[in-house]
Amino acid sequence: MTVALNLPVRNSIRVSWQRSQASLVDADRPAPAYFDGIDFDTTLSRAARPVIDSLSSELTNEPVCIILTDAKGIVLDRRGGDPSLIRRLDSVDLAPGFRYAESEVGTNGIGTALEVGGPILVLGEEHYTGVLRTFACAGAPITHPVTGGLLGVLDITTQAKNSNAVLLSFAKLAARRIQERIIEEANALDQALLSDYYAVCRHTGGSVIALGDEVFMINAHAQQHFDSTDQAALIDRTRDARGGTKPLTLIADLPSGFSARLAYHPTFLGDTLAGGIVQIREHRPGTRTVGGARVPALPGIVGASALWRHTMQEVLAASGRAEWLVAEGEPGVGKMTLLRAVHAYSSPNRRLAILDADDPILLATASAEVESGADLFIHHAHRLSGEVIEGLVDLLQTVRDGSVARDPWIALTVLTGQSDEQDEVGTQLLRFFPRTVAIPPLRHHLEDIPALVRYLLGRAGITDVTLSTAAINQLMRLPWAGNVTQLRMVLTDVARRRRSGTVDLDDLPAECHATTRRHLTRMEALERDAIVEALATHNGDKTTAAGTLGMSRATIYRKIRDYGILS
Ligand SMILES: Nc1ncnc2c1ncn2[C@@H]1O[C@H](COP(=O)(O)OP(=O)(O)OP(=O)(O)O)[C@@H](O)[C@H]1O
Repeated sequence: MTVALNLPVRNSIRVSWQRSQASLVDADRPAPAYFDGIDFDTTLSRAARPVIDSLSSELTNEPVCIILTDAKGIVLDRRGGDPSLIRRLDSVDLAPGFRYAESEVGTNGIGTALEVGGPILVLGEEHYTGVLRTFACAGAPITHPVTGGLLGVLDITTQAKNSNAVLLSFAKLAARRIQERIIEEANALDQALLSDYYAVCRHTGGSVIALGDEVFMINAHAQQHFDSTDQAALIDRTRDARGGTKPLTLIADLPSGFSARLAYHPTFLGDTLAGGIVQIREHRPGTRTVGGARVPALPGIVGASALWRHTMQEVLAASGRAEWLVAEGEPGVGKMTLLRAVHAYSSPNRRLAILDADDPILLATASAEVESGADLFIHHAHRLSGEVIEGLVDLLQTVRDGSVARDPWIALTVLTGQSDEQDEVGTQLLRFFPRTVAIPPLRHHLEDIPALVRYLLGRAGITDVTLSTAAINQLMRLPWAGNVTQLRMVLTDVARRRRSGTVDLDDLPAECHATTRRHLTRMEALERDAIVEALATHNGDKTTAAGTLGMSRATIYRKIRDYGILS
C-alpha cells in the first residue's frame, strides 16, 4: 500500500507522513521492535504507577486503554480496555515491550508526540499504516519537571469510532499529574539524601560527597583539602559508584600523586534508591607508593590501573621485607607471574625454586632447595595433601628455628577463599605466613585490558594484528571468569582466524558477545554460540535468527537476556 501524501490532512499529520515515508515504514505491516528486560524501577514508572492505577480502575471493560511509554516509545504499561480492544491492540503489537516510534510504525499518537515534542491526537485515517486506522490515539509527552528532559508519553487509545475530543485533554491531564508526582518524589528523595549527607559530615568531620539523581554536593572539607584538579579526579571516580545499591570502595589516583579511598554507601527512601554518600579517605602516602615513588616496572608484568599497582606494591613490600607471603586469587589472575617477577626484581641474585602442589616429590625437592639456600614458591597450595602439608610444616619450623644456613623467602599461592577453609593442618601451614595479598580478578581492573592485549599479542609473536576501539571496549565489558588466562586464549583464537589487520567487534569469538556471569553448561554454551552466530549472520535481526534456529521470537528474546548476549 502507498500513502497519498497529497490528501487534504492537517499539516502536522502530512509532515509526519513524510517523515514516516522517509523512514521507509512498511505501510501494510509495521514491525515495531521488541525489547526485553525493561527497568520498571525508574522515576517515570514509579511516578506513573499510582496515576495509571487510579485512572484505569475506572476504565476496566471500557473501550479505552491507557498506555505509558518511555522516551523511545517503548510501551511500559498498558491498562484498561475491554477484551475486544485488548485483542486488537495485541494484533498490532501495541503491547508492553514493543517500540511505537514513528520511524517504525509511522504516524501514531505515541511516536508522533515524541517526534514533535508536544501533545497530539491522531484519528483513524490519519495513521500512516493501514492496520492502525481503526484506532484513535491521543499522546501527551511527559517531561522531567526539573531537567526538562523528555521521559515518555502518556497515550490514550480507543477505537476510531469511539474517538472523542476529550481524549487529548484526558492524556494531557494524566501526563501533568505524573509530572507532579515526579516532583513530589524528587523532593522526598533529595531530602533523604541531604539528611544522610549532613549526618555523615557531622559524624566524620571529613571529606564527603553526595551523589543524587539530579544533585551533586561536595562539602567544604573536601574543597579545602583537595585542589581543583584532585577534586575533578575525585568527582570523575565517583561516576563508578553512581546508582549503586550496595556499599562499595573505590581507589582514586589523584593528579597530585596521592591516592584516595572512596567509601560509597547508598541512601534509600523505602525501597527506592535516593543516591549515595561517598566518604573520601586519603591513603597515607607510602601505602601505595613508596615515598611518592612510582611502582617500578616489572619485566613481564603489565597493568597501570590503581588497583593493579596497589597489588604490585603490596607484593613488592612483602618481598622487600623478606616477609613470607600467600598470594590469593582466582585462576589465571597472574599470581605466579607476579610473584616470580617481584622476586626477580627484589632478589635478582637469589634462586627461586618453583614447585607445584601436584609435584609428587615436592617435599624432598623443597627441603633440598631450602638447604641449598634457594627461595621457595609453592603454586596451588590449596591442593596440597594433608601429609605433604605436615612435612612442610616441619620444614618451615626447622627454618624458623634457624637450622638452615640461609633464611629463605617463601611464598604460596592459593585459590580465593581457600585460605579461610583450610582444615587444621592447612591452618598450621598458613600460620607461618603473616601476610596474604589478594590478587584481583581481571574484572576489577578492566582498564588494564588495552595494555594486556598489546602485551599478550606481542608475546605470542602476533605483531600484524590490532584490535579496533569497539573490540577493545567490548573486551572491557566482559566478566572474564578465567581472568588473564582467558584473555590470552581469546587473543590466540582471534589471531588464528585473522592473521593481520584490525580485529573488529564481529571478529571476536562468541564468548565475547555475552556478559553473563553464570557458569554455562556445555549445552548452554553451544546454544549461546549458535544464537550469537545466527544474529551475526542476519545483521542482528532477531526474528530471522529465531526462525533459522527453530525458536519462537519470544524464546530468542528470553535467551538473549539470559545469556547476556549483547545485541
Ligand atoms: N599483569 C600481567 N601482565 C602480564 N601478563 C599477565 C599478567 N597477569 C597475568 N598474566 C598472564 O596471564 C597468564 C596467567 O597468569 P598466571 O599463570 O600467573 O596466573 P595464576 O593466577 O597463577 O593462574 P592459575 O592459578 O590458574 O595457575 C599468564 O600467561 C601470564 O603471563
